Parts: sequence; structure tokens; C-alpha cells
Amino acid sequence: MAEEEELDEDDDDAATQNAEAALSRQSEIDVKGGWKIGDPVPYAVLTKTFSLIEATTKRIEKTSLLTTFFLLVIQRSAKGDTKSLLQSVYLCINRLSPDYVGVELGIGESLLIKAISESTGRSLATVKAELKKEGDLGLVAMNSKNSQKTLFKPKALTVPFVFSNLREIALSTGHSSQAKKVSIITKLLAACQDFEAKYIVRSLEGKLRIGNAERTVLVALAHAAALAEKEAAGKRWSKEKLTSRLEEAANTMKAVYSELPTYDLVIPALLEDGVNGLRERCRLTPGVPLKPMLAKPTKAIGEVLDRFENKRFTCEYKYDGERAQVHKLEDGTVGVFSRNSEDMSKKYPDLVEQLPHCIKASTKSFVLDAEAVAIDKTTGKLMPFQELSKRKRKDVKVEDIQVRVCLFAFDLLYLNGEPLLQKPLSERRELLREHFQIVTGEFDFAKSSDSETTEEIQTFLEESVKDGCEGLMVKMLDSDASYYEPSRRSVNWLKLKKDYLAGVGDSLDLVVVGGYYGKGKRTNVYGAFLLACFDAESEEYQTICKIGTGFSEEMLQTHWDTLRPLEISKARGDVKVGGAKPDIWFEPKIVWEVLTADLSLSPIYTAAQGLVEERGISLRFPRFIRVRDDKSADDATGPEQIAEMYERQALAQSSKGGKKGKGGDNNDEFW
Ligand SMILES: Nc1ncnc2c1ncn2[C@@H]1O[C@H](COP(=O)(O)OP(=O)(O)OP(=O)(O)O)[C@@H](O)[C@H]1O
Ligand SMILES: [Mg+2]
Ligand SMILES: [Mg+2]
Repeated sequence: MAEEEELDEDDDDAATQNAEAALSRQSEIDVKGGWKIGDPVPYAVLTKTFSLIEATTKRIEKTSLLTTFFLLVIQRSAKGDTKSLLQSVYLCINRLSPDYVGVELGIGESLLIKAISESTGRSLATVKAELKKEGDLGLVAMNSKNSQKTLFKPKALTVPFVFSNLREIALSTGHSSQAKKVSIITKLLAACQDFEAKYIVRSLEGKLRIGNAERTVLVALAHAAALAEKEAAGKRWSKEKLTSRLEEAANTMKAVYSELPTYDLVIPALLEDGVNGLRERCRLTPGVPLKPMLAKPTKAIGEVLDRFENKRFTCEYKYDGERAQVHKLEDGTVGVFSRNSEDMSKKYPDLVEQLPHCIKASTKSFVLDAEAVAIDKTTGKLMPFQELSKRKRKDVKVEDIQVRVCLFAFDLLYLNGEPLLQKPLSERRELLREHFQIVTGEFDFAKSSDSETTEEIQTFLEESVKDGCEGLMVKMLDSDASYYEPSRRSVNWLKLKKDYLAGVGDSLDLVVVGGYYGKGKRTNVYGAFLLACFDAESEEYQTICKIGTGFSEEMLQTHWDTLRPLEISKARGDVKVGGAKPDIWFEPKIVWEVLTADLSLSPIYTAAQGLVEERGISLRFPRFIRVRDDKSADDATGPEQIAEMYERQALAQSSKGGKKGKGGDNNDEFW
């Protein structure tokens, strides 16, 4: 309360105009006659917003359209109703629950074709033929609906109705689930008007393809809430004040969401306590996994020293296992989450069972950041990642387990009721060591060395590799530069892998989007594959290379078995194909880790187009390393990372023979 009103009369006009910008398009997306306060949100308003967002490539316009929509929802919700906004937000990001609850859509093409055919009376063949022409099942559904003559207007769809039906589809499993899904989809499609069929089908497929990155949604949500508060209070703000309020709101929202990534809690807090109350109410909470902090690759020890010059840093073993965020709640509940916030308790029942052994009595609740690593049951030696990924992801029984899993903890993010994110790593590490204890073969602290010279680091690196690790993680120890940065790929964490020493560079995680039939001995399998990176900003897959080496006969058979069910007749609309011509396309789903000798500009592939040059970037001599089943297609390497790798490589080449060891982002001095 008691906010100062800094109203500058001269700017009055501009201020009103600015606020009006978000309000001015309300009538454009509203339904005829509007919707009354307390009515359910009409699905037509949401899909009209989607269609306008899809029609523009400008990020600012996308954000402002979404702001307009959220503002309408807030203003027309009955007092105390937080569900309308919550469900609207979920539909905007095409999710039905927080990530860690894992209610997901991703209905296969054939099922959708069946439902479209049933609800529009067109034959399967017609629908398939049209899909081949359009490449977008959503569009096909919409066209099919619009060409259909209807005798009476169906009852208008609402957001809560669509949301609950999508949830029912996502949650139905078992024998008769296929028939049930088709029947719900058919019913939904029958009620669709205008754009609705297009977006319902895309939602069902699992991708909206309107370029609504999560960041856009967060900013729009913050802006809408701030504007709603201002409107409700009848305040008039100067342009400066409005701008700074909106910026502040967006920053708060982003910070809060990275600590507590669940709209289920953030949205009610936002509506009840307002933007200003968010930080207080929404803090890191055991049970809600946060997106892990990520590291930047480096090519040489020299680069590490350049970056951390005169700063205190630590080197830790980089274990080759799977990221595990371990939570313990005050009530004793334990949760293990993957880097994608998937609940891994089912995959690691042994970890859950072992956990109590390493917790000291003084430790009541916590969030640990750690790596789960496979170890040999008898020798206690570290084993490679593959040993762990052989495990089923669900229903693993403790008595069936062959490979043991040992947890190597490297960070403590929460302890006994207190978030620690904004404490220096040195302090977090101290607390970690104080509140947990080593249990041989079950729990240990990541091995570390705070050494500073090239020689010491080199020795530690070699030691780590000898002990079965991938290399080192080098981390800032003190000051705010060492705070934990959720979801950020930070320069305060550097990875130094043994691969880099051979000059190869970091590996990439790429999505398999196409296949080429084999020749000769390989005629019964795919002989080569088309790979793509994923641009989270535009939500599209960008092709990057064809890969055909590094596969054994046995592997090709396995790939055939996993990819065959994902075959589709045409590239999906969200695959930016360029000049690639595979024999067959796949649903983008499977992620492979790939090494490359070199990156080059390419007239054929579309990866990172426009970032370095008009042309895209492709991989030369790519080599398959392993399947990354801990990553989903959305977690594949992004175009910015690829552009960065390309630029670092160019830099390294141009400095050959000249000053050596310089690299990284600080390349200004070269030009
Ligand atoms: N001491 C450690 N500190 C932090 N991370 C560690 C440590 N030891 C092992 N790791 C693992 O290393 C990962 C980061 O490097 P890696 O190259 O393996 O990333 P990735 O899983 O391929 O993802 P990306 O390439 O997107 O960063 C972390 O996510 C974590 O799983
Ligand atoms: Mg790893
Ligand atoms: Mg990697």
C-alpha cells in the first residue's frame, strides 16, 4: 500500500496510450457480445488470440497479445476464481499440469486422423491425402470442419471444458483407452468453430506451434497482473512509472518461477497477493523441482584460468551419470527428479531406500543437487552412464537391481526450511558437508580440489578421467557470482571434458527427424538419419546434418525398432526442413548425443540460420555416441549454442599460430 503516485501531467497522454496498447486489442479477441464476469472463458477467445500470435513473428506483439488475453481473463473472473487464469495459462503453453506431475499429451497421428474422419464424415483416405498436402493436421481438421455443412450451431466450447477433456484424454490408459480417446476427441471436434479445431488438434499432438515460448507467457502474465491491479485501483501512472512497473513485474515473475516452477502455486499467489507479494509467498519449496543450473563448455584449462582470473574457484569431478535433484520434505516424503523435473522415484527405488543413511539427525528438509552414477556392486568402481540407462524408467524392483547407484552430491539448495540459492557456493558446500554423511557405495560428496595452477588442474583432470569421470566442472566459489542460478547455462560453471582435449568440442544432443533407407546389407533398417536442433524461441526443429556413421548392425536394428512406430508421411509443420530430403520422416521425439569434428556453414540445413549468417550451420563428420533418454526433444541443443560453437571454432582457427588459448565470448579484441 501507500504507493506514491508520481503522475507527471505532461506525460499523461503517453502513459494512457501505453496502458491502452495492451487494452486496445481486447475487442479484437473478445467474442461477439463479450463474455460476462464470472462466465467461463470462451475457448474461441483463446484460439482467436492464438491465431493472431501465430500470424506475427514479432516477439513484442506476441507478448502484448497474450497480455491482452490474460488481462481479459483476470478482469472477467469472479472474485476468488484463480482457476480460469490457471487453465488459460496451461492451454497457452500446452500443458495440463506442472512438469513434475507429468500429465502429457502427444496423441499419435493415426488416432487423430481417425477422430477427424469420424467427426467430419470425411474418409480416412481423404484426410490422409490432405495431410500429405498441408503437413499440418490442425489445419486439415479446421478445413474439414469448415467445409462441413452443419444444421445448427453447436454449444460454444469453454476453456474449462476443453481443459478437463484434454486431461481426461491424457490420463486414460489401459485396454479400452484408444476407443475412449477417439470418442472424446470426436466429441470435442464436433463442437469446434472457426480456429478451434486447428488448435485442439495441435494441442493433442503436443505442440501448439505458435511460437509461445515460456518466457513470453511469464512476461505477459506479469504485465497483465500489474495492469489489472492498476486498472482496479483506478491509478494513473506516468509513462516512466508504467514502464518500470511492468519491467519490475516481469523480473519478479521470472525470478519467482525459476525458484518455484509451478503455476498451480504461482497463479493463485499472483491473484491473491499481487505481483508485490509474489517473492514473499513463492519460494523454493521441497517437493517442487526447480530447473537445474547448467554449465558452459570450455576448450582448455587456459580458458578456465582466463575466466576465473583472481577469483576463487573449485574443480569438481564431472561424474558421468544422470542428474538427480533429491528433495526431502518436513513430513519425511522423498522425491528424486531428473533434469527435466520428471519424477524418478520409480526408476531409483534403491536410491530412495538408501537415502535415510546419509542424512544426519539435524537435517529435516532439504533439496540436494547431485549426480546418480552406476557403480559396480562388488568393486565399487564407477561405471558409464549406459549402465544406468539400461534401467526401465518405471516399476523397478529393488531385488532385480544389478547395478548399484551411488549419489554424488555437489550442491545444497535448501536446508531445514531455508532456501540457499542466494548464498555463495563455499557456504552451500560447507552446509552440505555438515548435514550429510558419506556412506560407502551409496552416498558421497563430489570429489573436489580448490587448486589454482594449470599443472594442478591438469593433474586433477587426468585423475578424474582415470576414475571413470568425464572431466571436471569448474565453479566460482565466492560472491554473488557463485549463487545458484536455476535453469541458467551459466559462465560461473564451466565444464572441462576429456573430449575437448582432443580438440573436438562439446557434444550436441539432437533430435532424429528423418530416416534414409539402408543399402546393401542394411536394406531392412534405416542406414542414415536426419538430425535437428530445437529452437525453444520459435518452437521449431532446425535440420543440422545427416548421420550414417558410428552405428553397429545391432544398433541400427534397435534404432529401427524405436523409430519405426514414429514414422510419419510428411515432415511435421514445426520442422524447418531446408534442402534435406530423407526417405521418411519421424515424429520428433528421440534424442541422440552426437560428436562432430567440425561445424560449417551450409546451404542445405537450417540450424541457427540468421544467427551467424543467412546460411545455416551443419555438422561435418558427425558421430553417434548414445541415446539420451533423459532428454526430451525440447531439451535438445539450441541454435544459440550451435552458433556459439561455430564462432568459437572460427575464433580458434583464426588465432592459430597467433595468441593461443583465447576463446569464449570475449572476442571483441579480435575485430
Ligand atoms: N560436479 C558436478 N557438478 C555439476 N554437474 C555435474 C557434476 N558432475 C556431473 N555433473 C553432470 O554434468 C552435467 C552437465 O554437463 P553435460 O555436458 O553432461 O551436460 P548434458 O547433460 O549433456 O547437458 P548439456 O549438454 O545440455 O549441458 C550436469 O547436468 C550433471 O548431470
Ligand atoms: Mg552427463
Ligand atoms: Mg552435453
